[in-house]
Amino acid sequence: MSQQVITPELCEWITEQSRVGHASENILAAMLGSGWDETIARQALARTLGQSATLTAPPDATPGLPEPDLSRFEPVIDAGDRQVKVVMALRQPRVIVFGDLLSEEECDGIVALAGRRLARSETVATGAEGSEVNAARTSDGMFFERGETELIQRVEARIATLLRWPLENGEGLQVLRYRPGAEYQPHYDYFDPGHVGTPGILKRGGQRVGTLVVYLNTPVAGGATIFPDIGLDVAPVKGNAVFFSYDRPHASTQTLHGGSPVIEGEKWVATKWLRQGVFT
Ligand SMILES: O=C(O)CCC(=O)C(=O)O
Ligand SMILES: [Fe+2]
Repeated sequence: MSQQVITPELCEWITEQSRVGHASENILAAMLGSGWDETIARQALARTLGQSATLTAPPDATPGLPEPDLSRFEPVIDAGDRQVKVVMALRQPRVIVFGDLLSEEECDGIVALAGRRLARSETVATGAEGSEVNAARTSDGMFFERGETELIQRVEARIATLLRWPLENGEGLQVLRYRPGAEYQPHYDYFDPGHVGTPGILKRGGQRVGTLVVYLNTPVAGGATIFPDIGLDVAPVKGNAVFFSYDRPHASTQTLHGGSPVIEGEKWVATKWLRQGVFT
């Protein structure tokens, strides 16, 4: 059999499939279906979409992506123990703003629990395994264990029902507090396939595929969650949340986002990151 060649035309076709929203696994399946050798197909995907596209999902990966049921686009979604409002939904990239996901009391309860445990936020270090203080992120933060208290359990179960994604695939809730001037510069939430620490991180449930940022208070001014690639600013409003998903750890997902500087007052958020498989 003659050696298959990765032509510029093939790369263009892959780019186009990705641009119109096909997940890399589906593009791979189409290539295999039309006779491409799997190794060559994966190489072509990696070359075109980045290393990321070739990372294999963990064996326990949940198929698809977290996604609420918007099939009838009802103004409220039944999230088990609470009716959650749908404020707006963008299809590409997938970004949904929810209203009233948490009650005022639930927000205050999480802030009170977290406030005691705040330490300067750490983010994934660049170039080495472990964490380090990151200058791009001037907030303070802490992580809850999954199911740590009755309140945390209730909120996690609600999120799992709303986004139709297993509770076990969620990381522990992270709480951030931003004071005036604090921000979280634009970043992606998936783990960069190029970092040396990433393979180790991926052992605990695979890649992140979705993010839900819940606003625990309403800052006086500033602090919007921004999506620079698509020009979207989401107002932080107590009890509301912004959700976005990404099917591959690549910039083509257009999920670049950040927390713009708080101008007045404080901003508190709780972030739930969703993994492909069970987060251990
Ligand atoms: O504070 C925000 O609005 C964004 C938070 C965020 O990007 C994150 O927690 O990953
Ligand atoms: Fe983020």
